[in-house]
Amino acid sequence: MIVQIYSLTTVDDVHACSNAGVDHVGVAAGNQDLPASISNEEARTLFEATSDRMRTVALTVETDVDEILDYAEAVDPDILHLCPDVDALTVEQIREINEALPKSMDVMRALDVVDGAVDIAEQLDSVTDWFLLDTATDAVEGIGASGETHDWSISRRIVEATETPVILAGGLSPENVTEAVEAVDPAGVDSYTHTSAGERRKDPEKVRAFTEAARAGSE
Ligand SMILES: O=C(O)c1ccccc1NCC(=O)[C@H](O)[C@H](O)COP(=O)(O)O
Repeated sequence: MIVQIYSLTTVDDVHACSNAGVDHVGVAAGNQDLPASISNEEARTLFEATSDRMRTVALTVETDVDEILDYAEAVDPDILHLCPDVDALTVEQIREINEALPKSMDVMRALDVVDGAVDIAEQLDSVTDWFLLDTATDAVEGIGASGETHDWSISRRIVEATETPVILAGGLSPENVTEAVEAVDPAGVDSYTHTSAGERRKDPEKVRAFTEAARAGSE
C-alpha cells in the first residue's frame, strides 16, 4: 500500500515522513495561491532530503500547458500532479504534457469524485500514469485539500474500470483510512488535512498513525 503525504514545507516534515515509512511526499511549489505553497527552490531542498526509497510529487493548479511544463522542469519531481478542475485540461493536453516530460517523470491526474467521474477516468486511462481520486472544495483552488471524504463506491468503480493505479484521497485520516482501503482497494492513499498540525506543518504522530492504519487495511 503506497502512502502519500501532502503538503510538506520543511525538512523536518520530510524526516517525519521518512521515519514513518511514507512512500510519496508531495509539495505545492511555485508559490501558488494555496495554503501550504512554497517556492521552487524550497521544494528542491525538500526533495534532496528524501531517502532513496521515497518518490517526490509536485502539484500544480495551472491550466496552461507551457506553464505546466516550465513548472515541471523547475521543480523536477518524480511525479507531476495535475489538479486543476477536470474540464480545465483536455485528454489531448494531458497526453501532450506526458509526452513532453522526461520518461522518468510520471503524471498524476486528480479527479473530483462525483457522478460522471467513472466516464472521465475511462477517457483519461491511457494518458495518465496515476489517478488521485479526491474531493474538491470551493475553499481551495483546484481539486483537493478539502478534508472531506466522497462516495467511495464511485472510487471503487474507477479502480475496477481502469488500468491506471489509483491513489485515494479526500478526508482520509488515521481513523478512517483502514475502512477506505477495504472499500476501494486502491494502490495507495493520500492525506493532507488530517495528518497536519495547522496548514503548513505535518504532525509526525498523525503521519505515523495514518501510515500504519493504511497498511493494516491492505493486509
Ligand atoms: O496541498 C494543497 O495545498 C492542495 C491544494 C489544492 C489541491 C490539492 C492540494 N493538495 C494535494 C492533495 O492531493 C491532498 O493531499 C488531497 O487533496 C487530500 O486532501 P485532504 O482531504 O485535505 O486530506
